[in-house]
Amino acid sequence: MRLDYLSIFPGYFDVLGISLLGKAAVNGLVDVYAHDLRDWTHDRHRTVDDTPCGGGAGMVMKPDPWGEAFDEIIGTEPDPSVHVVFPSPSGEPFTQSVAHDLSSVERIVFCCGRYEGIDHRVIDYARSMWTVHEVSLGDYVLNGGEVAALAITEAVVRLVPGFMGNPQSLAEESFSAGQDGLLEYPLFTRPVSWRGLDVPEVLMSGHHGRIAKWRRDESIRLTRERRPDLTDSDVSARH
Ligand SMILES: Oc1ccccc1-c1ccno1
Repeated sequence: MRLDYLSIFPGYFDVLGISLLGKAAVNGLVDVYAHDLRDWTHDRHRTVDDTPCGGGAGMVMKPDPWGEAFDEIIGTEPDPSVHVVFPSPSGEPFTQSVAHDLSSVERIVFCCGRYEGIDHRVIDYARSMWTVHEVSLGDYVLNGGEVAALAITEAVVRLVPGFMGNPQSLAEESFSAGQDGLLEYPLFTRPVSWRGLDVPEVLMSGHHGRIAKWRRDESIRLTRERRPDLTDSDVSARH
């Protein structure tokens, strides 16, 4: 998997050389390339923004640098196998399902907007050429797309076959198919008693059936309490 990042702050992506993502890069599972959008400007100030047409506060990212960067980094021919991700507060929700879908693609290009956003024609052009995902991490506002791109990267790359040492652990995580899309149950380890707080007895019983039922019940309880939006009527009935 090749990952490209287009940003006016490419240094954000230096962190991808650390920990598990660094290991994936070393193992050849992912190749990471960060690009400075200003490298595709031609004026002395390396300008990437301008005032919004129609008025309004702030500045908008000009289309020209993006187009020239696309030409050089991706190419000038349409290729639906290239996935271009625009993190955006107005995007569709980024979910574990979207992460799973992206984990099987060969190439992802992250376009990190700043200021008030990117000229919409950049997104429209990208849609005419590649497979585009405008995605939001949640209902809040960041200063730019870089942090969102890092979060999406981690969610996607950890699902790439061969990345996680123990793929079984993926099956038991929140939102995973193995969990029926429910939240993960509470986790415990030794010591059995800690500051007057004990591990639930059932987890020390060695009775696998009871342990499995306790974990399922806890997942259902937590999901109903914290994320009723994840428990549709069918899921509730099944639970
Ligand atoms: O708030 C943003 C600004 C730029 C790019 C992305 C975001 C965002 C907010 C939530 N998810 O993505």
